[in-house]
Amino acid sequence: MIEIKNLVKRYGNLVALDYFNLEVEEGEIFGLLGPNGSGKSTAINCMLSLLKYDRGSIKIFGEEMAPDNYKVKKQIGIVFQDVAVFEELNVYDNVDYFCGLYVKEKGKRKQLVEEAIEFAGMKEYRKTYPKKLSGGLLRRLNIACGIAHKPRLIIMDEPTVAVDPQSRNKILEGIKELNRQGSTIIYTSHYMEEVEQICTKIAIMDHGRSIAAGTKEELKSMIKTGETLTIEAVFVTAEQIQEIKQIPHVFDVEYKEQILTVRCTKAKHNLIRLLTFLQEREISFGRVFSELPTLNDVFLEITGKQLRD
Ligand SMILES: Nc1ncnc2c1ncn2[C@@H]1O[C@H](COP(=O)(O)OP(=O)(O)OP(=O)(O)O)[C@@H](O)[C@H]1O
Repeated sequence: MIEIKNLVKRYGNLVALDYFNLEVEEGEIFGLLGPNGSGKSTAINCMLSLLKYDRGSIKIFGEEMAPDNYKVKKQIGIVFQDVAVFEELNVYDNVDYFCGLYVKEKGKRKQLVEEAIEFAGMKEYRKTYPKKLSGGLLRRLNIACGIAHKPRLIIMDEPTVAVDPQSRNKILEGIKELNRQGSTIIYTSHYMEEVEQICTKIAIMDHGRSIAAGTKEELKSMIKTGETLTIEAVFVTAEQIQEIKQIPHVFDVEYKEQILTVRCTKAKHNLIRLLTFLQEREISFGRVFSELPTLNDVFLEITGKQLRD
């Protein structure tokens, strides 16, 4: 459905997209995950022909994307990070305006607008003006405006930044529902938990490149980490840390502020082995956690840094 090949975009000397590649199939909720400044918004804006790029190609629905390709643009819904609604129109009229850009027939449009308002959980606010809405409700209105015409492809650029948990859940559930109803979704975020929760495919971006892509299971199987053990331990010597590194399947040990973090490859009994070691050395410890790999581990192993600083 989307095919981006070797996209390069420079802002002056800054290379924002550096031979960026992406493939999205119909029916996916596709997460574009990357730290701030990794090039997510630039990729989206190029995809929509809102930005010119220096080289590479973008195909959407099998067609070359261009600023005047309205046939393709008509089938795309966009929800930007910054809310873009009209202050002088109430909720209903805002959604009706944006839907009207695509759907001219009044009866059909009325039904679509009603559905979008219901979908955003804003029925009781239909006559309310944007000024009176909370931040979370404004975001939901922004989404309703972007999706009312039931586009085949919906692109959302960080729709949950700085929203309250209730609206955030509503938005995430909404994205899944839109997907169930048949839309393919591209979703950018730097919140890895959200991407893990809703996306069927993920591309991880860093410095304008897609550094890994696949399902979350595929991404996790690309890395060495099978389990991360975290233990509160009051005092561990440098010598003991070296000994822990020798325990089978352990490949990385960190000890900071009385927290021992031990990364192991996938194996049975990693935790038991480590706890036995601590008991034998009479190292007193408190709470113990065992975590399966996260997308942050994928990012950490590939780039050597945390997804979130
Ligand atoms: N109009 C612009 N002019 C110059 N540099 C820009 C411009 N827009 C973005 N950049 C730079 O390009 C790089 C990629 O930015 P972009 O906004 O695409 O990243 P992002 O992953 O979407 O980040 P965020 O999560 O903060 O939105 C960053 O270094 C950014 O500072």
